[in-house]
Amino acid sequence: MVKQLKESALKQSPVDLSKTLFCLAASIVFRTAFSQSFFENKHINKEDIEELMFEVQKNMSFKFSELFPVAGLGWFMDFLSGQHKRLHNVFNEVDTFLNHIIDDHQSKNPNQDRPDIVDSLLHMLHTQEQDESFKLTIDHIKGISQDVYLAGVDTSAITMIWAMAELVRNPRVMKKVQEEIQTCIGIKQKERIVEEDLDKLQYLKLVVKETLRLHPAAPLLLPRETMSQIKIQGYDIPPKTLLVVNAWSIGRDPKHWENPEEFTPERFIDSPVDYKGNNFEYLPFGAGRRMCPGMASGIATIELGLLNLLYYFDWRLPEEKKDMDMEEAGKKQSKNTKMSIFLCFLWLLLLLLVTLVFTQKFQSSKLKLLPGPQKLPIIGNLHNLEGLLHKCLQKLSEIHGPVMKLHFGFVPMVIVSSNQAAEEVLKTHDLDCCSRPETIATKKLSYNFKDIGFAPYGEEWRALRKLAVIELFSLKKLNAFRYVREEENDLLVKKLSEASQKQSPVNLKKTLFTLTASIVCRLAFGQNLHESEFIDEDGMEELASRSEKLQGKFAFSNFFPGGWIFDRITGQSKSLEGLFSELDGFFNLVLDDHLKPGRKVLESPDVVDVMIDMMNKLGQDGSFKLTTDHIKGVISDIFLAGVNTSATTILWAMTELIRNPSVMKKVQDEVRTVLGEKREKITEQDLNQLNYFKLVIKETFRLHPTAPLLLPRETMSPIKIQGYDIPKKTQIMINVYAIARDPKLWEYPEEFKPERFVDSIVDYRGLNFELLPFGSGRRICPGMTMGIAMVELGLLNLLYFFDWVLPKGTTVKDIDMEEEGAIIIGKKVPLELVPIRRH
Ligand code: HEM
Repeated sequence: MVKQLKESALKQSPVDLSKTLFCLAASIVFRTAFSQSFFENKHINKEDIEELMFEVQKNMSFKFSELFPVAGLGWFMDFLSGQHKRLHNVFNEVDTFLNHIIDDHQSKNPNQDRPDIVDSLLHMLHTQEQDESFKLTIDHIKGISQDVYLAGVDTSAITMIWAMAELVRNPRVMKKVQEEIQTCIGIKQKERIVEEDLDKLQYLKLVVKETLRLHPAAPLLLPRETMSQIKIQGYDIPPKTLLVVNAWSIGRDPKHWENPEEFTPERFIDSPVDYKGNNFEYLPFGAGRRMCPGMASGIATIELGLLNLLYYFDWRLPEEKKDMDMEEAGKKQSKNTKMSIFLCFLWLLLLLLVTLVFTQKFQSSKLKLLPGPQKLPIIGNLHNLEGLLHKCLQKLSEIHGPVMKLHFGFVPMVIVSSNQAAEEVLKTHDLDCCSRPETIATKKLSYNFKDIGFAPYGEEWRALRKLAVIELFSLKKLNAFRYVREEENDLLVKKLSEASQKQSPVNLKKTLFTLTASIVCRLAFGQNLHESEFIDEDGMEELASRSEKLQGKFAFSNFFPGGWIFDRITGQSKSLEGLFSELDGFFNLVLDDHLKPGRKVLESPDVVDVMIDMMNKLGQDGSFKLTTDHIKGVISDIFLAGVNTSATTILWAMTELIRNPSVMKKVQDEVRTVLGEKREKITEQDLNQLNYFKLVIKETFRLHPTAPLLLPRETMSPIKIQGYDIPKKTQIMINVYAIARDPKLWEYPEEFKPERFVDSIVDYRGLNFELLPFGSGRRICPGMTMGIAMVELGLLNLLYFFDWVLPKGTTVKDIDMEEEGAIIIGKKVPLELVPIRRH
């Protein structure tokens, strides 16, 4: 190097010191590692080697595939940016070069006196024991050779370049270090500098130290990866986390270094701080197990290189250059990195857009989205819902189809209005649609879903429903309470006979409510409504109608996030609390009465007796445990679902019959013919032979299903209805009212014509999806047989014993058919008729 520089000095031409020092370091490493002259090596192109090393380093640093290991994105970016190709090329070049080196070494005898690194490694390879656990291979030799050459050349060259740059920028230091050299080695030029000369050069060593502080060749060391969970400064760092130590910024930290940006080798005078990995404010070679093993060799190369440069030559900038550009090459790289990251995000964005467009296309082609009226922000389709819900939804379905979606505020609701779609929900996907949505009112009134009607699908609901079907709603139970129904009907006939004598109009709504409420109260609570000390007929009716209204009433909290605030303001929450405590008070009285010591359980125990008995038995073996809340939940169901539904059905039947005198005549003729004249009493046995009468009831259920939208269901998994995709947790309403009036299924659907069922197999027990007054599937009304029994016997008594006329001054045209209600839809205007006792 000195020889070459002397030639340039003679010509006074500027020297590219970077290149010169790179060649110096490369020559030293080539000779110590491979015993090959860097300048005369026939396997490498000297001009290209620096480029090649830069490529190798670049390939070792930043790769998208490592930073973006998502869905092959990084791999693809590397592929696009040519990184894969470059890596492949660089590997091939390096591998070819190392193969040549190893071939050369294997083809001749090693230098016994001065074996190079490859000689030593090949010797180890050939002499290693067969059973050695670690096996050295040719690939190991290539790997180590590459380490030496990659880590040894550039690092030393770069440090020398920075040292020279700082010295030229700091003439005072340059002067001082050169004076030291001259003093120690002598003014008379030595032919050759040797490493022993370094021993006396203290200030030169401080210059190297200061250079390594300001310009560590590997500013971020080499990244480490944690192998287990560790804590750093109290922060938890999981295993397999990349750790980067910024030796560059630590070496410039003003907390440790005075005027850290200045090149002041004197700072190390009398300082114990060294670069050997023991002082963590100064880590140019790293520290610990992974510290640079070539440190001594690197320092030797740097110190000797610098000494030569400073001993033989003075240095100045070329004429035209005023300032030294101290920009780091790494900065250039960092700009590239930023650009690459920017490109990567651009790519991600593009990918996202393409995915979105693709998904939308895919969805619209694959997913069949539900039709429905245009929704508005926040309120959804609430503005489309005017009047009674089932009627309004019927009209909307005529426009948007039998399966449509509406938004009740924030809650999507699927409305089904055809028998085929209803069959898919209630039969094909019965289990998927077997849950119920939770609302504030149903939660409260069902004792936190400890009931049958409103509990979401689950083990508890299944156990309770099974128990109820077997123990409370079975045929045996139905027959056991037949006497109650018959006795209560006799009482009804007695009361109506009295009204008949007076020829005064009767409010049939009230009368029928009393009938069904008395039956339900006796068989469910063991309470005779006419004698009860807890509740009277009026109190009962009032409580039932308030409960039903509140359950079906629009509550903000069910459809809007934070809607409870509005429910508070509107008083809805207060009404619910008030109603609940009234109902709970009533149920508590009933329970206490049943739990009284010494209470005599009748031959036919009521629902509460049966459930208390089960409460004491169940759960002891770890099975489903019945609690008093379950008992209250079930009696609340029976009270709310059993009373109004049956009374309303009889009332609608009477309304239609009075509006349709020919049907009234026909049915009464049948009843009286079959039962015979002048019977004192009728029983359920008498119902068996009445065909037309049963058609009248069927037609009533068709035109006036008491729960026209059933009870809402909620999907438990994604389903397809009529080809439309319905996601999990969507509420579904089946508009059985609309289906039962669908002109495609029924001729003259608005007319009351029981004859339509003559010779028809269509029934209302959940198997024919065009007629579903009790619903269908797993959630079908469990009280159906009891309900039908109450309706049939009640109507039969009215028709057998009495003729019915409108109050004086009114005609059929005056009968108001308007409906009202929330879940159970009844007749708004009471039906007043005058009973005329036949015998
Ligand atoms: C004419 C009389 C009745 C009619 C029209 C009727 C109608 C209905 C309807 C439409 C459902 C909803 C079915 C579904 O969502 O698919 C239902 C459920 C229910 N009904 Fe009835 N019902 C009547 C009488 C009764 C009686 C007398 C009781 C009890 C004594 C009762 C107890 C229940 C219960 C507990 C449920 C909830 C079932 C569940 O979710 O699993 N119903 N009823």
